[in-house]
Amino acid sequence: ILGGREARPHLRPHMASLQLDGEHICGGFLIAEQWVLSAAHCTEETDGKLFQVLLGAHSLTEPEPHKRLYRVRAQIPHPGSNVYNNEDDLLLLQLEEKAELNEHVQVLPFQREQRDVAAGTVCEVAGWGTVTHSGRRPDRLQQVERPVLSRDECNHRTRHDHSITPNMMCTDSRKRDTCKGDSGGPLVCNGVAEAVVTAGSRVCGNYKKPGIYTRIAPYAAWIDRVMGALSG
Ligand SMILES: NCc1cccc(NC(=O)c2cccc3[nH]c(C(N)=O)cc23)c1
Repeated sequence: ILGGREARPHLRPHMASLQLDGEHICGGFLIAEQWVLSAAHCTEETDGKLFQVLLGAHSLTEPEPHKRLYRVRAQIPHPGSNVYNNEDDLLLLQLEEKAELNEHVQVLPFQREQRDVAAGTVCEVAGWGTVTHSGRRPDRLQQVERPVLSRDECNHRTRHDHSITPNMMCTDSRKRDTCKGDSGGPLVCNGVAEAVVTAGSRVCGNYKKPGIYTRIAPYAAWIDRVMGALSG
């Protein structure tokens, strides 16, 4: 997160850190006791290895009550996700067991209504992604508020040049923005997860390249189908 600040500890008990060999790779969030939603692009450099999912954390390194690392039973990228664009950039992770819910570990409901978030709505995004252009990684969860940019604005040829589909949405990226390692985290508007951070053009903090997110409502049926098929 560029231009944000340290989050109030444990005010986002849905937040997950997707890790490989103890290293934070991507964000994610708990959508059910045994399921985390993240971004498919997060598996690009994992060489087929399964993530481990850290829940209940504020600091990535300090011991904290209720902080727990879960193994993953299955990782299901959306079938439409690919390495060439940001389409269908969602990843479902089934934990080896149900997460133990408490005041530091909670499920976050996601938007199921198909209506766009109004441009100008101020939403918030949190993550352990880089906090400087030189790539400094924070130990503690960061957050930032960002206004939603209309799809038309975002699709302007000097911005994302008509690559933003109805299944995506954008936020203003002037100075304050998501960055490397924030992918997979939720964009929360009025307490509901509306979308998932995608790396998009991989640029951070440049107002010409607004932050891009995968809207969740268009994928509610896929999410329910996968969770239902692999339950039990
Ligand atoms: N704001 C949009 C946004 C949201 C989430 C992730 C990112 N970016 C990256 O995942 C990324 C990946 C690889 C090299 C990179 N270098 C940089 C950089 N130096 O800015 C970013 C990256 C950008």
